[in-house]
Amino acid sequence: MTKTFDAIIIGAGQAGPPLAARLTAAGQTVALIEREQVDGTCVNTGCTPTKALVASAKIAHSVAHAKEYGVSIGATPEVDFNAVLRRAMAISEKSRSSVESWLDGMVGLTLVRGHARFTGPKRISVGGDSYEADQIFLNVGARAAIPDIPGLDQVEALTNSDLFWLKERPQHLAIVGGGYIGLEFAQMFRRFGSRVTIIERGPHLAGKEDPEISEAIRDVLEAEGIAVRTNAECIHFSRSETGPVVGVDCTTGEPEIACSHILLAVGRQPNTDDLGLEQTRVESDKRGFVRVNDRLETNIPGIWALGDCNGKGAFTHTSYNDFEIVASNLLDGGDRKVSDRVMSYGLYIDPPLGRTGLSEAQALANGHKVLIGKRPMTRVGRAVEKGETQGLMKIVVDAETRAILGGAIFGPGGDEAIHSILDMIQMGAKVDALTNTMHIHPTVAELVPTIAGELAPAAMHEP
Ligand SMILES: Cc1cc2nc3c(=O)[nH]c(=O)nc-3n(C[C@H](O)[C@H](O)[C@H](O)COP(=O)(O)OP(=O)(O)OC[C@H]3O[C@@H](n4cnc5c(N)ncnc54)[C@H](O)[C@@H]3O)c2cc1C
Ligand SMILES: NC(=O)c1ccc[n+]([C@@H]2O[C@H](COP(=O)([O-])OP(=O)(O)OC[C@H]3O[C@@H](n4cnc5c(N)ncnc54)[C@H](O)[C@@H]3O)[C@@H](O)[C@H]2O)c1
Repeated sequence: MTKTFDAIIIGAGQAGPPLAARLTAAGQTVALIEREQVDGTCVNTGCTPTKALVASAKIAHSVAHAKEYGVSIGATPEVDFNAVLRRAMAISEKSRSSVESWLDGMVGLTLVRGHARFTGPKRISVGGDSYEADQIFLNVGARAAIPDIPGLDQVEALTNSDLFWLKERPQHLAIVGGGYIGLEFAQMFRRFGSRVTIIERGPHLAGKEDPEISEAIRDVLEAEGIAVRTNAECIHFSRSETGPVVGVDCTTGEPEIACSHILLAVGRQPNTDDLGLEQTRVESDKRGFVRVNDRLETNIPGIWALGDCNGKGAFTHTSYNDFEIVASNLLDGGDRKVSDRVMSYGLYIDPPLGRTGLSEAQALANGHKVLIGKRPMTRVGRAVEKGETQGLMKIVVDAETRAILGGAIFGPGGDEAIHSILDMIQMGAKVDALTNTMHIHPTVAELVPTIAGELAPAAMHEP
């Protein structure tokens, strides 16, 4: 028998549950279908447990460096790896169970457990059951991409989801991919006491950032003893008597890296390959991301795609913002669009990188004439007092219109301080408004108006 609802949401990630809450509050009947755990990637295997681990790693690092701050700690501190993982998973579980209770009490909601697949234009099967609705919302997220690297069948390559279930700390973790996931795990495992090697195919770590940011990130990681191999070509795996081996062809360095564990962190693949999309004729691109318009509707009226699966962002806040856009347009008479938001994100190594808007390279590629304001953390009082002077801050401005195009703050509190630039961009403020703002002393953000007042063509800044 087919059960009919006003709306079906596939995936209880970052957009699905709040959308279910809004739709049911508006009197609609909703089926929310989830095949694994509610709360999706962020809470179960993404942001929440990693940021909890980053916090433990920061404590380990601070204790190890306490003497530099005039603080003596008696016995040699040790990281209890299992206790660290238990703490992270407990935080994750608490968040998930609070969402479970929320969904349990939602009047008008039916939570269906199982894998959803289209069997018709607006019909979905889960197990042996069939569900229909005029409105269907896809919030199916993404998973770690597993590229076809030679020798993959000879080793046990881990993904971010597997790391939380390790029984012991890796002796030597080789990480393939120097993006967000690779870098965050690299630093935390190094701080837990593992040897770590990052193997990145491109010329830079965090390759989407401007080169001086990427280089500053590399400096921070190398200073902590992380080995970085960039321009890594012909990556392949094999197994020796002592464990896995990563073979790599780089311009410098050893051709083989013997390690204890391998982590693959080379990007994400949308969970759309097993959704039966062909039954609905919903279009997706060649990587499987569902094509949507600026209001997140697919080519099929009544079907929307939100979150990582639409390729419009790959962050928790972009998925949640997708929910806000769709809910506003459908329920509040809004006219919100994806193109209205300023793309921003954090990279949670220590110190964190906060990024908003366009990088300098992106601004130039988009045809802007740019002015840059820049300052190393060695000249930021708050960073000096904290003894955390690695990194820099930077603002990118259109030389003709004086519009703020973007910013990067790589230093203590960079993930928070960046919002002072983000909000200005969102409001369409000119850089002069930022220059005239009084910020609080002593903070890292205090220097944002200063760099906004020290604009010069990029070439005039010291390298
Ligand atoms: C290690 C790691 C760290 C991260 N850190 C951050 C961070 O610090 N900040 C940040 O903003 N982002 C971070 N992210 C990214 C963030 O986790 C994702 O962008 C976010 O979770 C995407 O949310 P979503 O709602 O699109 O999908 P998801 O949260 O992935 O939810 C999708 C849900 O759909 C379910 N599903 C899929 N297919 C089906 C189906 N056919 N039937 C039923 N259910 C299905 C899945 O089981 C899943 O629960 C991180 C990601 C990783 C992997
Ligand atoms: N702080 C955050 O917000 C955060 C943290 C973690 C993950 N995430 C999300 O998860 C997504 C995925 O993260 P990710 O790090 O897996 O992807 P990514 O796209 O950020 O980085 C992947 C890296 O792997 C490299 N690479 C690709 N194929 C390779 C190969 N065969 N060999 C060697 N290197 C290769 C790429 O050049 C790139 O530098 C991100 O896009 C992000 O949206 C966000």
